[in-house]
Amino acid sequence: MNSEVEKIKRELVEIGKRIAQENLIVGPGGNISAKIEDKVYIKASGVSFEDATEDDYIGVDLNSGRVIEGDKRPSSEIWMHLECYKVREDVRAVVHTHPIYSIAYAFQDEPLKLFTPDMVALLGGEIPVVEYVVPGGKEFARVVGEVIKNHNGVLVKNHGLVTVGSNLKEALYRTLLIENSIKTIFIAKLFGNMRFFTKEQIEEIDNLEVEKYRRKLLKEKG
Ligand SMILES: O=C(O)[C@H](O)C(=O)COP(=O)(O)O
Repeated sequence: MNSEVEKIKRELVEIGKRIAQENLIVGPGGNISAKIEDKVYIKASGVSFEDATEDDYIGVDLNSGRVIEGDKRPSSEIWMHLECYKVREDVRAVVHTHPIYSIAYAFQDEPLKLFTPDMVALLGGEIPVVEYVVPGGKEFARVVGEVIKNHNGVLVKNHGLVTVGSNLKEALYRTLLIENSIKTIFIAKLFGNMRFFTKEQIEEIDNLEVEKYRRKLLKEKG
């Protein structure tokens, strides 16, 4: 196995264990993947992040969906992951989890709008909500892919969250920031007030040289 594949599998194991530590899923829930050229390495179906080892990340052909490395069944969400890579040439990692606050927020039918500089820099734009679709099939993949064409994440009612990135860390940080931002909204509303950024405030942050530098660093270094 070449060193690039070995490196990405180590990172998949590490990011998966971080997802479990952050309680973004329970047990075998959720799945993550990373792309190297025309191969996608994805968690095996039914394996929990906390137990997963390098052997539990299966190599799948990007175009056919055929298993090309590994002897386990790939995640049931393989079609969704492949669709995210197909609709966005810059995407090289996909993170799908079931975060508590994200699932609760999705029922409000409101996209997650931006209200901190971190959200502008890391999310790049609002995070839409889509209606529930039965998981694991090509319809779920199509619905998610349609949103990911123009957004770096999507909240799926009665299910969870999908984020994408140019590497696994960026996709994970987007998931963590979305979940934390929704917690902030929840608490702000308990206090009785909440304010989202205006279009002008977002553009002002977006154009800051310091924010461009931070974004570039994350994309390069992961
Ligand atoms: O919600 C999903 O993607 C699945 O139900 C899930 O949580 C994990 O499925 P997998 O086949 O073990 O990846």
